[in-house]
Amino acid sequence: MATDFKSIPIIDISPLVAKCDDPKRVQDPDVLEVVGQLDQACREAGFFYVKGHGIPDSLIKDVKNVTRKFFDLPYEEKLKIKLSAVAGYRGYQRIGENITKGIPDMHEAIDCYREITPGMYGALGKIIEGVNQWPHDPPYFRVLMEEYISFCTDLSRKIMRGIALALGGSADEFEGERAGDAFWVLRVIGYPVVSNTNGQNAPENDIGCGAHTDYGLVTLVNQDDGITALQVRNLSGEWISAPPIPGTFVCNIGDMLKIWSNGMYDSTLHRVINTSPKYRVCVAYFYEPNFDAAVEPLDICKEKTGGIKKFGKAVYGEHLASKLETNFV
Ligand SMILES: N=C(N)NCCCC[C@H](N)C(=O)O
Ligand SMILES: O=C(O)CCC(=O)C(=O)O
Ligand SMILES: [Fe+2]
Repeated sequence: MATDFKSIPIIDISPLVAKCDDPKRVQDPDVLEVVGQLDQACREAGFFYVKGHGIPDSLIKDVKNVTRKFFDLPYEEKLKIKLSAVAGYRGYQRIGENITKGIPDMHEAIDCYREITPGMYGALGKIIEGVNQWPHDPPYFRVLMEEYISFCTDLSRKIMRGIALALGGSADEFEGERAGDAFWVLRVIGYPVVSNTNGQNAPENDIGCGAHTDYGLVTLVNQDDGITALQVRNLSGEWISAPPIPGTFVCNIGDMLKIWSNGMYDSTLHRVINTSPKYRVCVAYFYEPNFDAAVEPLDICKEKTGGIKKFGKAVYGEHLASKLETNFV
């Protein structure tokens, strides 16, 4: 559980980005400072902004622009890449098709997943087998998103090296069999304008995305400029806004990191309510463990939290499958 945080901290991770692969990083005071800030943010909120991340601002803007262009297309055009179970849950979902805790979400989206070859994970991977369904319009959509995914994967790996140090482990704790072949998810999302004007008391059918936790390790949220819609729940149950801050990503912890850290870090509940008079776009990148990773509390974390494992073993692919099976109408 998070604490009663009232705002979400901003961390300049540039020293970590520059030096996380340098063997002398643990003697570097700037890297250690970042590691300390990550530890505090992960314990207190499970959410933080990252700046100094090194991803070109032009690319961050372009992916939002191309997202807006896609959602502007007529519905029939978007349906050409319709998500379905046979397509491995990849593709376009209309407004209200995604469901959170039984309630339809007021968003439309394209879901993309790391591609896997048929049979790669046997029966475990069957549910997600398929190729991504990219729109043909705008024509550069795929190239741009693939470039973006590659930057996000690289950055997430660096953040996880910092988090590994923050947990008291070695920098490569989340590499190899754990997340050395990280499964990624990209959600290209659009939130229509809703009628309600009071975000605190929005009726159910005004919620862009209902309260949920993310599934994996860390998420990088690239949100629309000028619209405050993302809200994060603190320990007392207050919803704390995470307004867009130019040049930053909102970064948050997923369910698998909660298990690996034995609850030292938690996956914090969050939701989206777009009460602005403008259609809101968001591109969320999820960095997740290896698809077949067996996840259980790390010994170093168990020792730091009273010596008892708070969670049993989970398999990431099974966790994702259980979500996919209940996420759609
Ligand atoms: N891959 C992630 N995290 N997707 C976020 C979607 C959250 C909403 C989903 N219906 C749910 O209930 O989980
Ligand atoms: O739209 C946002 O700001 C966040 C979306 C989100 O939480 C998700 O897709 O998991
Ligand atoms: Fe989320």
